[in-house]
Amino acid sequence: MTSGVQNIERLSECIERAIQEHLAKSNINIPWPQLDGLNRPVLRIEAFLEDAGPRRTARARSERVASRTLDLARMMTPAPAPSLTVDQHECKETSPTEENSHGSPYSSWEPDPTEHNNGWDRRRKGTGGLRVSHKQSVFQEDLSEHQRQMQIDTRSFPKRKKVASDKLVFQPSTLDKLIIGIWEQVHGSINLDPKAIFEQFQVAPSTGPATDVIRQAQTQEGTAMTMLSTAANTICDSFSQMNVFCRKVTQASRVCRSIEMIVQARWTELFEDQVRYRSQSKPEFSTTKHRKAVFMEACQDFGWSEKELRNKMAIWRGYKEVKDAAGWAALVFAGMGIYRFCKYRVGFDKDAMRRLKNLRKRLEVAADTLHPHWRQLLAIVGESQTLQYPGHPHEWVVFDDGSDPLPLRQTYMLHDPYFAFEHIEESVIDESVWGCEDPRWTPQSNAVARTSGVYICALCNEPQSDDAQENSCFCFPSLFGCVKRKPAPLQVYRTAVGKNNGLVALTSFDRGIAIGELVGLITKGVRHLDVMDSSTPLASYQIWQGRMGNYTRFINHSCKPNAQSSTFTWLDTQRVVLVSKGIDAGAEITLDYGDKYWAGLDKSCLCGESCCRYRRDGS
Ligand SMILES: C[S@@+](CC[C@H](N)C(=O)[O-])C[C@H]1O[C@@H](n2cnc3c(N)ncnc32)[C@H](O)[C@@H]1O
Repeated sequence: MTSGVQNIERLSECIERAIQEHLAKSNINIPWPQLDGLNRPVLRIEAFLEDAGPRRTARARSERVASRTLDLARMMTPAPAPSLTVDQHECKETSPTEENSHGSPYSSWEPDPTEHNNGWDRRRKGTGGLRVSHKQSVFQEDLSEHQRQMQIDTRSFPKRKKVASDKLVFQPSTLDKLIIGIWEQVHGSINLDPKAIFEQFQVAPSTGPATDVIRQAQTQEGTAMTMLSTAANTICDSFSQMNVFCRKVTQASRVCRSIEMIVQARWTELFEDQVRYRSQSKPEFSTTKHRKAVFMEACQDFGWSEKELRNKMAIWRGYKEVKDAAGWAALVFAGMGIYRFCKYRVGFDKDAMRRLKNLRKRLEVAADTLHPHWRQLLAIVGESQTLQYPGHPHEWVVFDDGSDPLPLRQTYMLHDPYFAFEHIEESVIDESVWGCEDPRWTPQSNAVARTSGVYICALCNEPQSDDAQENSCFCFPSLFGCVKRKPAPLQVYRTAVGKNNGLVALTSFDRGIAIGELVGLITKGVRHLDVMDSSTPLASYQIWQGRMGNYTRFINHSCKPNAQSSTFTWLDTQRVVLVSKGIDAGAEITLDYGDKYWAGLDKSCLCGESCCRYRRDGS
């Protein structure tokens, strides 16, 4: 079967060569009136294997087995100057420096975008002749032609296993663990919509005042226990049902934990208010005395010993201090780390509080955009439920120093008053270039897989599928093969050194882990704009993220990057993924754009690395 596939490949190459040779030999005016309407003509050749048997009308079109695109624009003879013969013209074309001397940065046969269609039409209409371009073999590569075109790293993926380092490795502090735990929770799939949770448990939705919500929350554990025991008897035969049930219970108890912490932090505030109130109304007694009286009253109400309440209060006071610094979101999304941090108070100092304070707005951006219902829980403690940062998580640019986040658009207004950016999950094919084709299509080399309709991963040799039950390829499980991509734990932030925005990692990314897929407009021929070049054996294409894309659009260059771009084929479609080379929480995520990006570019690299290759004099 492999030889069958190779034969088809050879056949399509043969067809391509034959057409190219024919055009080259004839060098004639091909009377194709259709060319007149095209700005950038391409000749697409496709091969289908079809049954030409007797039942022709009922026949369905078979699968495409090969696809080739010949760029006619590149093969077109430019309009000759009146005094030149065809031969002389060819000589002139081979001198790009002469072209440049006219001040145009564009090659002779590619349209100058500033001329729009007119300039192009003039050139094309002037000849009508087609010939094979010998550009690649005759021209010296002009690097400035590639400026701002990022290249995919051709080295293999960073290996997953971390090489043992002889460097001194600092263990994360309790505060680090707390902060990372919060970021993990915010970016996890936890559902903090109390209404949805309560409805799932058939408890009346929370429409009443805060006390109702507390009552509902308190009944959750009881309800969950009853349901759990029933479930154990009745639905154990169904693993998936049990999964669903277990998820509901976990989410409900997670909501209860969040409620518990915010109520305890608020109780601490009310306790202090009560002491103050009594001191003011009966100033003849000392504050210590009043505090003792309030404390004893609470012991009685809780039914706890003094020691018990004192221990609990110490932790609850910690919750309140974390809340005062990092806001309610920190409490709602805190994992178990917060208990440890508040109980042992290791590193619980002014510096820790300053760090938490700087995180406050950033946490709110993440919580508001990823869990728009989270603020409903705050009704319990009488806080506002109004979202401060609605919309997409990357619609907000956050600041390291805790300043107010800015809407993304606002950060570009100075340079581009028409700035617009659409956040997309999957790439969009530029139909004006590719029609209904996807240039990322990469046919399987494995003939058996190809005929049986199975997609085999070229890396791990396992079957790929979007159906979790069928998929066995776990090369990049956070991106491909899962039911839904989770939000990546990173934020768009304002860099300190003049690179405008950048991407900051909120948690660590181990070496070999995918950070994201570069998605954008799949196009071709973009020049002098930031673009990622890529190609399959069948086509070259570009990913342009200027107007649409995802967070990978904000990744800056570094001469010592901590991420790398690599191609990966998923379901016969090539993807460009950003793979970690080992990234610490809090670090800027960077990529090496490559020499071609910087070639001829009047820009200085601001990566600040001692090994920087593109720093210009004076910077
Ligand atoms: C793909 S964008 C990255 C996001 C960009 N910083 C922004 O705010 O939109 C690439 C642009 O970022 C800037 N940039 C990225 N890395 C840089 C570096 N090391 N030095 C200087 N500018 C850089 C350049 O302006 C470049 O054109």
